[in-house]
Amino acid sequence: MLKIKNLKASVEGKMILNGINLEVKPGEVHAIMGPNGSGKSTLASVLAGREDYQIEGGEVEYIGKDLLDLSPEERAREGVFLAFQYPVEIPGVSTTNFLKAALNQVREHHGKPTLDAVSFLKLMKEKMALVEIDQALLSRSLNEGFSGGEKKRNEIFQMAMLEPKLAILDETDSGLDIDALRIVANGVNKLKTRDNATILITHYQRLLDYIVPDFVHVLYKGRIIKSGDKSLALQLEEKGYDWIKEEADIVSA
Ligand SMILES: Nc1ncnc2c1ncn2[C@@H]1O[C@H](COP(=O)(O)OP(=O)(O)OP(=O)(O)O)[C@@H](O)[C@H]1O
Repeated sequence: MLKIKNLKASVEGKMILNGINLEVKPGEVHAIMGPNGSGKSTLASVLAGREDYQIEGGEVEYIGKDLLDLSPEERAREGVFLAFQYPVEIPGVSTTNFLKAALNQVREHHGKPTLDAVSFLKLMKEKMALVEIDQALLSRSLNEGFSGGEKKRNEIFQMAMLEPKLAILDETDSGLDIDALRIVANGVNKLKTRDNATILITHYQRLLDYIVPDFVHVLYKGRIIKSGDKSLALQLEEKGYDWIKEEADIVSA
């Protein structure tokens, strides 16, 4: 589904990604961990097509297409979904209207008829139950005045509505209380199919108790310096990052 080869990217002249290699197959969940400032959110933003980042080299193939050649809108229509670390507020646009527009654009792009109001509401009800989101939130302006946890839950609700092929969740667990964490994780698990994939950026192995990853990668100084299975996250929880950083620094020296 996704093949990233030697991806390099900078922002404001500063190199952030220094050669990322990663392959994600349908049905897989990949967790990306790493110290603060190592480039995790930058990787997510570059994949989603955020324009402040400059691609300095490498390739990204997504479902057989050159992802870097597609606009952010085209990427979204092709099923790339980014749940933001800091979800943006859009005053004056209700979550419901925002989602109706987004969903119908995706459907049109794939040659499907747009949903009428009744079918849209039925779908919304079904997906609301999945992430146990309060209906009152959905008639409010998107994310405006939402608590941190409500914003994160709303991101997963949007994901449930749009059913992306590749979901990138950037620290979706931050700011969630214990119950919300479980609800959000259950939502993500229920949305998993053999045809879609998830990249999960997180600092805490706790989330990975709920959403079990097939692979865990450690990003440091813009490179993946170690990959493993879920046990790697447990090791990190126990030992921190210093041992891996030392290994990586010796190799690069
Ligand atoms: N728009 C920007 N302008 C300047 N520097 C930036 C910008 N975006 C990212 N950076 C820098 O790039 C580096 C990587 O940031 P990024 O947010 O990708 O790290 P991260 O691994 O997600 O960190 P955290 O775990 O703290 O969320 C940081 O040093 C950050 O300050």
